[in-house]
Amino acid sequence: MRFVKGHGTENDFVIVPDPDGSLDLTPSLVAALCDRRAGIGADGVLRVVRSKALGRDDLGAEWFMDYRNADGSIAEMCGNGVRVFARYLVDAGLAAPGDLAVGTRAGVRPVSLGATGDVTVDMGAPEVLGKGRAVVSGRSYAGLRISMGNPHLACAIDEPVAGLDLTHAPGFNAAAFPEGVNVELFRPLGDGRVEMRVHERGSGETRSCGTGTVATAVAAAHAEGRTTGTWEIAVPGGVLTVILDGTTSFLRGPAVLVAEGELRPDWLAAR
Ligand SMILES: N[C@@H](CCC[C@H](N)C(=O)O)C(=O)O
Repeated sequence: MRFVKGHGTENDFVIVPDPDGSLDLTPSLVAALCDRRAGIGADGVLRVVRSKALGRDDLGAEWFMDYRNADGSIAEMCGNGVRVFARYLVDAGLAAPGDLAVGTRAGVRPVSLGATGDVTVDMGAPEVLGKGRAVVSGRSYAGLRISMGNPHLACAIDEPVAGLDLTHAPGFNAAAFPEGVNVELFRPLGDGRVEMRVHERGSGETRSCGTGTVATAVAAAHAEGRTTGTWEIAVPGGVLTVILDGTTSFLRGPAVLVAEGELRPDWLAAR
C-alpha cells in the first residue's frame, strides 16, 4: 500500500491513494497509521478516492477527500486536509494546476493552486449557530458555535494562547454538540491579526486547523460587529490567511508533501 506524508501549517496527514475505492480503511487501520510511535504518525488520514467509486458522481467533482481523524473517527471536512489533498492531486498528475473541485462530506470545495506555492480553498459560508462555552483547566470561556461543515466552538481569550494547557479535551455542552466539537481559543492582536490554538475532535491538540481558523476569523469579526475582512491567523504551525466576504470564506496557506513510501505487507497484515 502506497502512502504520501504531507502537512499544511504542520497539521499533518497520511495520504492514501485509493482511486477505485477498494481499500478497507477501518478505524483501527487509521489509528495505526496515525500513531506517532508505532505508525507513520499524523493528525489524520486523507483517502484519495474517485467520487464515482463511492457512487457520488452527483457531486460533479472527480476526486473525493475521505477524511479520518487520528482516532479513526470520520469528519465532514478538513480545511488543511483539502489543501494538501489538492497539492497531492496536482503533484501526482491526477489534476492540472489551476482551479479544481474536491468532493467532501460537507459538499464540494473549489480549490485554486499553482504547480508550487500556496493553496486557496473556498470553504463555503460559515454558519453561526449561537453562543457556547468551553472549559479549559477549570476556567470557563465564552465562545461562538460555528459550523464549517464540521462543528466548532471559537472562544476569545485575553491572555497569550501559549499559556493554555490543551493536553486534555476542553469541556463543552454535549447537548449543543452531540457529535463532539473542535475548540479554538484565540486572542485578537489588532489589525486583523489573531493568535489561536485548537483542540480537535478525534485528534487532540494539533498545530493548525483550517476549518478552525475560519471559525476563529468569523468569531473575531463577530466580536467587532463585522462579517467581512481579511484575517491572519497565527497557529503553532505557521500562519493562515482567511478572507470573509460576507457570502463565503476563503482559506489560503502552504500545503507541503514531505515523503512517500510503501507500507510493509507484514505490518499491514498485523493490523
Ligand atoms: N484539521 C482539520 C479538521 C479535521 C476534522 C476535525 N478534527 C473534526 O473532527 O471535525 C482542518 O484543517 O480543518
